[in-house]
Amino acid sequence: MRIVDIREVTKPIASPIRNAYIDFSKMTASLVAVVTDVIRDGRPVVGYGFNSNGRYGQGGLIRERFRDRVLEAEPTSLLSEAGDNLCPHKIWAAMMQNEKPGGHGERSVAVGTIDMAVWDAVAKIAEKPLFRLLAEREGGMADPRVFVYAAGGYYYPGKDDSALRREMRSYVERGYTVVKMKIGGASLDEDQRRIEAVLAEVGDEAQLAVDANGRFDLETAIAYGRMLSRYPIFWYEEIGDPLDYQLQAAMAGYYAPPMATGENLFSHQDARNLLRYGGMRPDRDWLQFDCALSYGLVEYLRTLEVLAEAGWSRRRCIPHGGHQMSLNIAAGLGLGGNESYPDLFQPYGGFPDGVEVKDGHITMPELPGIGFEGKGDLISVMRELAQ
Ligand SMILES: O=C([O-])CC(=O)C(=O)O
Ligand SMILES: [Mg+2]
Repeated sequence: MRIVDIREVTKPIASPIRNAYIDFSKMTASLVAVVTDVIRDGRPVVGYGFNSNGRYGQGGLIRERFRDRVLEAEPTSLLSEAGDNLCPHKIWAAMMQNEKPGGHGERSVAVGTIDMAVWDAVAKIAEKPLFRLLAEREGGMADPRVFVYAAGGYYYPGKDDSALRREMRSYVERGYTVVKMKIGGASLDEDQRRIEAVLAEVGDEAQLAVDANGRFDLETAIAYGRMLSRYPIFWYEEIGDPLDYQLQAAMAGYYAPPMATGENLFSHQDARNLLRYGGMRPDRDWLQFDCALSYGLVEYLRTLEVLAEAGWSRRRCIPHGGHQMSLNIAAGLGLGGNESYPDLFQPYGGFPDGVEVKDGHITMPELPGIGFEGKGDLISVMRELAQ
């Protein structure tokens, strides 16, 4: 049993949307196929992965370093103890040889993308949904019912409050009970008006989270916090720079309701620093580390250990990214839920065809691997890369 090839293609996921920090006019994602020589249903098993939005495709790093380290490793050194499957932990170690610690920049995205494809292959070789395989390995119970919320509410040219209201209304109509919108890309007064418009639209049918995408300095963060305190906000997300733990800690003195952050922390060491120094409150705040951007599930398992050591429940994790990999982790390892972008970043985001949101939850179908084969538009792009 061996990995015979790792293929990468960088695909556009461009759109005219904008958050407080970036626009997505040139956004790309890496799509990766890990091709094995294992035959299931008459075909070689291929695992697929991709990086979530916000970081660009990583074809350069994948082709120059990480792909070859896996392909050049002695194939048996990448197998599980029993020799009956690939071992994601050993493959991860092979990818990360000769990499210094610290400086978790874009390489964490390259590794996270390949790691997703490796886990997809591993679960397909085991002929199980990934979430069931994860629950078995961790000795826990899988729960196929997963909380999901609808992320959107971006700024884009010509979008007025009525368009924003229509967008949020459509999420409520699709079964979501929490919706999220961007703030910090306009003046405080304008954002307050947008927030009031959305709250008037969703009423008591849904709760509203807001996301500043790391834009604010402390003074602005506090001013927004005062404004937001007047409304029932589900969470106040990524308030300041992702690595400014002091700002995050200071906010606890000004803003009592829930806050959320972590999508731009890419390692268990950074997650540990957030929990040590960021003043995050385990009884109400939310952690959004996204495995696809942060060295994959092998590293995310270390992050979950860091959480446990710091006295945090996994239920406080609702990852960024809106991909099926985190849905599997949520269902298999007991996270609090997952993000979803009902109308954005297609075909990569979303759920297998036919999966509907009811009362803010989806139920995972019993598909082998991560479940990409259940999403027609996605699997056809994946199969173009490798059958
Ligand atoms: O706009 C983005 O970069 C995505 C984001 O922050 C989120 O989904 O929380
Ligand atoms: Mg965010």
